[in-house]
Amino acid sequence: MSNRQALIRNFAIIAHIDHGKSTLADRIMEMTNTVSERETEAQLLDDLSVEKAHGVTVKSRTVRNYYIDNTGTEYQYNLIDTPGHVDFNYEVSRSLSATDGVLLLVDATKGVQAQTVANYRLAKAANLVIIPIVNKIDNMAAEVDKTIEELLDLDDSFREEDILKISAKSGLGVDAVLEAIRDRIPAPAGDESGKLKALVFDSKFDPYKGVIVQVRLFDGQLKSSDNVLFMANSIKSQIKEMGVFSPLMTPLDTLQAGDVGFIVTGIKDARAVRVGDTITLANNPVATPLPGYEDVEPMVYAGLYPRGSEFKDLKIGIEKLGLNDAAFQYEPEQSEALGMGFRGGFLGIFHLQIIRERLQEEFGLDVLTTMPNSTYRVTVKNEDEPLYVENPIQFPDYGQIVKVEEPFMLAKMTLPNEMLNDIMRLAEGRRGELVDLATIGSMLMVTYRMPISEIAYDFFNELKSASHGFATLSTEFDSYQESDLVRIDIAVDYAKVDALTFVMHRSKVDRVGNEIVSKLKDLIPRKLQSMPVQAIVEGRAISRADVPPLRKAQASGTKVSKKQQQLRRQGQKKSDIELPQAVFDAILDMNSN
Ligand SMILES: Nc1nc2c(ncn2[C@@H]2O[C@H](COP(=O)(O)OP(=O)(O)OP(=O)(O)O)[C@@H](O)[C@H]2O)c(=O)[nH]1
Repeated sequence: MSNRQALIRNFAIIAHIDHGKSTLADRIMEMTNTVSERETEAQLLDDLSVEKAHGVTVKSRTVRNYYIDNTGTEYQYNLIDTPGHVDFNYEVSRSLSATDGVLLLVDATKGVQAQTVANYRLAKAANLVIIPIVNKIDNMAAEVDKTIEELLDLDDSFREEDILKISAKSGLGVDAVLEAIRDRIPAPAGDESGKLKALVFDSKFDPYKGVIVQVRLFDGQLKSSDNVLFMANSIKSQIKEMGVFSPLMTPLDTLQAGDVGFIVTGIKDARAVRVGDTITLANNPVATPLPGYEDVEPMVYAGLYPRGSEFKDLKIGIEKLGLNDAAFQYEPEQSEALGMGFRGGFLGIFHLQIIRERLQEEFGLDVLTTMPNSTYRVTVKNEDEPLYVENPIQFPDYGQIVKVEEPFMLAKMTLPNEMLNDIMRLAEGRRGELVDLATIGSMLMVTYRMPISEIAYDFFNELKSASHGFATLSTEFDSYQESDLVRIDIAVDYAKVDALTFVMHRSKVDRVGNEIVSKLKDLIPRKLQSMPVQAIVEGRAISRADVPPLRKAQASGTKVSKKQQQLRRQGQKKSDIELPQAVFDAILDMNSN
């Protein structure tokens, strides 16, 4: 380790949502004079307006701070911000791989929660030094001793005297945090004179500057005049600009082993650069890249269709968002009922919601989203390879199916003891299978294996309301498992409406079928004639209700002839009804109960 490196610390703050991560980050930037107190009022790390609305950090950003300790020595503190919501766990692992240690922050009014445990495990798995911190000790409701007990329970290598107690809000105890970062987190130890090896841990697309990556240099050094090679796709690029966020972009001529910084590449295709990739020098490359990350797979899919705007405008909006958010995948699709649109792949319902809001806020686009679904793995007769179905409309005919599997997650929930029965009922109503039950302090940690589809339909909110806000959730992929899933088609006036097709477990089909047709009969715009709404499963109508006709006074068109009615009944005709968003919301509601 060089003298220069001895003065660098790369760390992140990990915490359950709302436990005070952004507040502590602000305090650290303020106490190291990176920003003034007035500036932190705007919570600089949360810079997207959607993040403001949801009060969560979606995109990570790294900030370089300079800390001068009590001996007058100046350290470089690179603080890497991590996202806090379950849907964004993969981004946490990414940011962690650029650090050498973490601050594990726990709100003393809430104690250790599901995401505290999940994040702790990610840090442990990455072999990072963990500094446990109890936050919000100024709050009247703080239970400091209980929270310390829970932390000791979480990791028996923690010692009570090492747990820091702070108020990120007032700054009380934050001095000790700054000292602990210096004393406990190791300085980086890369070879400054070796060949360049830098990890891309974040990537962002800027329409003017091209792809901007955030990197951690493990070995070697980088000059702003260098030509770099992105090893995964063998793409070469001249560096346009490089430097650090402090917190605004600050240009630098050199970055060296141990440093964290950004590079503006000028590469115009965001998909060419992968997070987890290794950067080396084009004219003096290393032989082997750093171990990368696994690709992120979408968990849920939904159709996105323009409403009151043109398909081409939606296309522009979606492509731009796709450049910025590699976890958001999409491809064009055509629906008979809704016209041209896209099938989007998302990390979860929350991610879907964010994309929808960003389309609205950043591009002024009103978007209709269809019912979300997960991937289904279907084995069909006379085929060796199973089909991966991402759109219910492609779910094979029941006569062809040998077996259907769907992805299952492990859902880890922490909750107070007395809520166990309610939560078990909720999880079991969603086809959950209990796999583990453990205690952390006074809380229970319950693990269920559950289909993604059941978690995706608003399970998080249900869990919150069933537990009066006390229970928390973290999820991870488990495996594909066989499920008795069937396809439900909805026909209005004897014409199937493709956009309303969905897949669900057989045990729920009768109930949901009945509820859906009775809701749809009120939501589908009326016509001159009455129209039957049917739910069809395996070739059979399992329920039916009729949309009443418009009353004469409301009717403006001409009457439908007997002949036309007859044609409709015989027919494989196209549906021409208009589908309001409420129709899709009603189906989603029913699936989630
Ligand atoms: N009383 C008190 N409140 C605090 C303290 N630290 C944070 N808060 C409050 O707790 C709430 C959540 O704090 P944030 O810093 O936004 O939490 P976060 O963990 O960054 O949240 P996400 O980015 O959404 O994960 C805010 O209302 C803060 O003002 C503290 O030390 N004492």
